[in-house]
Amino acid sequence: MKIFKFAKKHIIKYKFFIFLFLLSNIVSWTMSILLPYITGTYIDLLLKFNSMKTVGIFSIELLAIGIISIITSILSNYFYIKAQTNAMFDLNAHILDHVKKMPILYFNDKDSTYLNQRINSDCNTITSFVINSFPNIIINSLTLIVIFCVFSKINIYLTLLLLILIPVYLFIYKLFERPLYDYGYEYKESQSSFFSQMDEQLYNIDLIKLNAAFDDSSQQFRNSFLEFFPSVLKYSKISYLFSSTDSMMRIASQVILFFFGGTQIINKKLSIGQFTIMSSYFNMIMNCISFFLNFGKSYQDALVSYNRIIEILNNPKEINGSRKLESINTIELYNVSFSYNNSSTIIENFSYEFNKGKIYSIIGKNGTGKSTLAKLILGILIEYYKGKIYYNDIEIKDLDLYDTRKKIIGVSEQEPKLMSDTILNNITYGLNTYDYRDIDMFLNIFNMNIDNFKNGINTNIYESSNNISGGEKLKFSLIKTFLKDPDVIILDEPTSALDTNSIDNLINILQKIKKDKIIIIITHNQNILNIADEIIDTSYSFNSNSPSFVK
Ligand SMILES: Nc1ncnc2c1ncn2[C@@H]1O[C@H](COP(=O)(O)OP(=O)(O)OP(=O)(O)O)[C@@H](O)[C@H]1O
Repeated sequence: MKIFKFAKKHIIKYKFFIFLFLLSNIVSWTMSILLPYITGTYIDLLLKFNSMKTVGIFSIELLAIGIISIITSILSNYFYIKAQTNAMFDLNAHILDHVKKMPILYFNDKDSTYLNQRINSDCNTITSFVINSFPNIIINSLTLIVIFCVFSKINIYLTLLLLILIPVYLFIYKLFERPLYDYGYEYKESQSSFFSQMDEQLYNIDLIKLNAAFDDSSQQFRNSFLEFFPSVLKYSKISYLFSSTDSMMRIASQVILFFFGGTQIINKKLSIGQFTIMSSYFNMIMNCISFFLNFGKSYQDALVSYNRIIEILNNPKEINGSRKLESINTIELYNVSFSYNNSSTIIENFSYEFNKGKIYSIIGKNGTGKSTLAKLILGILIEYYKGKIYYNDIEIKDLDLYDTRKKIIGVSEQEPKLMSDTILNNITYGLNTYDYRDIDMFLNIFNMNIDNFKNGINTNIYESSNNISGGEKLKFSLIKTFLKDPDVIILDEPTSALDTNSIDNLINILQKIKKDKIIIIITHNQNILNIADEIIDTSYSFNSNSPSFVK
């Protein structure tokens, strides 16, 4: 089965806990299978001998069975949680590792909450299905075999009657198989979208408050619920119909058992004790058959999740070569053309060379491709451009760009993002080593009094938090870039939220370090433009054959 094969790698690591889970289930199962037999025998012996000794022995047996059952079910639960939670995390991490390396434009029309919810819920369904299936199939099959053996010893006609139920149940399952899958898929998809809408309600709290858009936001939430609700109804209806059919089958079978069983007792072919044993075992058999029927439903559920995961994993990872670089002296773009998703061309036949020791400024009207140029240089859009991009005469498609970006390129984005972590961990994010003295130095250079934060540098901050200003966010991003001390520095609008004194300090740093670096700055700030060695104007350079630099 493909689901088992797929999940095996992540689940097998926890085989010890799965084995203990199975073992405790088998012990608990043995107790439950013994109980009806002991009860039936007790009734017959009591009717026959009427002795207190029998009462004492059976009471002790019952107590022992009860205690063992409770202990094993606690243990079974504990081992299950250990195995399932770990396996689920493992699978989740594996999928996320893949997703993080998929080409950037995949995320254009994907909402991160939707994706996360989808991956998380599918990993949960798959791992619990696989881990539960294994012991459950064993135990329910054993139950069927053991009980059929006991039944055939007691009364062969009732046994045959029960055997007829199996094909009837199979027929019912076949009838529901397709709708369960289809409605299950639809339900999971709309659930993921609904949660993404729900997340937006508080994620954009600033936007809602500033525009007093409470009604609009509530209406949006209501609309998304109205889209989600029909799929909940459809899926619940089919699930309910499925389980109702199961209940009807149970009642019909019970009536048959009572009718024939009663007749057999009247005809003295069955004792009351034997009938009690058969009746309890009969319930267990119905539970088993119902398990196999529901196993079909769980399988369809797991299949939906499996297919949704495979759909994600079928997206190939982005290109990342193997050659490693120790330093970057030149970056060359040769005849580079680029457009987003085949829409209008943003960059056409653009050639340019960036050299160590110089500061380059990129200017141009909004939307003319300044940030896009930076992303092309960084290799973020590696799948999509035409032409060639070289670092030190090596085409970037041959380079291990993850390694290169990690070690020798530093970027400060136009709208820097924060990790939900401390200030310290945010400004050292992705760095292998750093010196506390450098952190202090840069905090001073950018006039940041870290003591203003509740817990200083260990204060927790996060993307939507209100305890940090736009300028502070930008400064953390700049400090992170300078701490790395990379060969290539790319700053996208670094002055947009900085005070004049901080801009002057930034200019001083840039001039001080430029000798050993390629510095590319997207900006319209005149003071920065004054220190630039070359200026690229994207309003002219990208869509015509006019000279590509101004200064
Ligand atoms: N991920 C994307 N998918 C599709 N189109 C995009 C994407 N990112 C940017 N664009 C479009 O590409 C064009 C260039 O965008 P880019 O961000 O490079 O411009 P910019 O010059 O940096 O703009 P600004 O001065 O406003 O920051 C814009 O029209 C923008 O809408």
